Amino acid sequence: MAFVTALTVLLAATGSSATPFNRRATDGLNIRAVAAGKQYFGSATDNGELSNSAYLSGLSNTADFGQITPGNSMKWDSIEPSRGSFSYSGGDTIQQLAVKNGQKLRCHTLVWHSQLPNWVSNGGFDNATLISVMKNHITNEMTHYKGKCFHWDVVNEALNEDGTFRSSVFYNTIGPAFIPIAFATAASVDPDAKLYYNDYNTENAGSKSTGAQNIVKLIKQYGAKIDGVGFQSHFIVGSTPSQSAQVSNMNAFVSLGVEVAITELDIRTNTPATSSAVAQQAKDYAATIGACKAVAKCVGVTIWDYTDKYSWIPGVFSGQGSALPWDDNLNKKTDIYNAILNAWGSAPTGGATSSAASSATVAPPASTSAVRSTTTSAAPAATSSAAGPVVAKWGQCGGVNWNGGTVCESGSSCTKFNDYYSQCI
Ligand SMILES: O[C@@H]1[C@@H](O)[C@H](O[C@@H]2CO[C@@H](O[C@@H]3CO[C@@H](O)[C@H](O)[C@H]3O)[C@H](O)[C@H]2O)OC[C@H]1O
Repeated sequence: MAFVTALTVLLAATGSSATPFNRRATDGLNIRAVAAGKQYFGSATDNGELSNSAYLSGLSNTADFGQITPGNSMKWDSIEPSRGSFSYSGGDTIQQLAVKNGQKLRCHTLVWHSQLPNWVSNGGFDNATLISVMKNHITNEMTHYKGKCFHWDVVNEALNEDGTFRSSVFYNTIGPAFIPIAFATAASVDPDAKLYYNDYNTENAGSKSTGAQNIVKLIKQYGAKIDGVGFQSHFIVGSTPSQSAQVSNMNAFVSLGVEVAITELDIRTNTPATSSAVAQQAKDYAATIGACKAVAKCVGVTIWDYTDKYSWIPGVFSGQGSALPWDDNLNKKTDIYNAILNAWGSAPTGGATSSAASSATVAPPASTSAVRSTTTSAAPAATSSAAGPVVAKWGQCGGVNWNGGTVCESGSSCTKFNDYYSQCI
């Protein structure tokens, strides 16, 4: 006992973020998030990083991280690098880690213009064939991970900054219908997974946020299911939207009948970070966490990896970085870490008040591994017709190349969709 106490004190004194093997962690980022009524605080990760045992230990600490997201290994170029050839080893490693740790798994991402293999982006497929390729990809991947992903980012980044649709092989070939088709396909494969649209620069009111709200409406008009909208939140120190701006923006989405989540949070600055930048960064993190805390339908926050050592920022934004709560040496940045902790609110007292608190060092049985949310999302809008065949008002296919498994083909001259024949007349 004396040894245990001494070890605990030693670790606390050295500032180690590791949890001793026989000490139950009673506080952490995830514990505070759950105490604030959220489902998780989580981190992205990637396969190469997992061979770093210190990193893995930090990632596996469920006091801090109740959810993990694969940063790359579930993307199209990793999963289906050539047509019909599926490779799940990288994704499986992260999925199995989540099971081992008793963490939720956010799965990212099915349909995205980036990290898309050449055979898709330059395949020259016609409308019907690309729809079939996209459906096949979604169906195969989601079947493989059925019951294991509590969230899926179904479509990622479909918008330009002005809120119009981004040029991509999916949009250019299929039209806007690629989005509801993707969601309808996803819902048919794993009806229990929460299906998300995910984008950046949508965290504030403006054209792009309005465009994302229109995507929610579009999916619902089609009669397909969308459960949530993810705000990536790749912010810049000093330019992070205020807490109130983020709250009011989130509420605009919630009023459409979806939940929301902060899915890829990092807040970058010029490197090396100055002390004033760090002070501002702590405020920016607090504003963002505070926004999620204030919106009941904001289910959780994911940081886009937890340490600067493995952040994607320096590789993409030259001269910038220092965006995460742990530094290059895996040391906690106390100011940032505490800002997040405090923004969630106080620590649970009087023993475990949440599942996260009670299981911080012990993984639950495998049967709870997928850790589905027990919170139900708002009922879909009354106009949604999720049940039955997917036939919508949108069937009037004059304006768009409607197809979705029905038949309004590109270039069709039909103006009306006939439900009975499921074709344009
Ligand atoms: O060489 C590549 C390397 O460039 C690639 O980097 C990843 C790029 O995607 C990053 O995640 C995205 C960041 O923000 C949003 O736009 C997206 O939703 C995210 O998916 C990821 O963190 C980087 O690692 O990785 C694979 C290498 O082969």
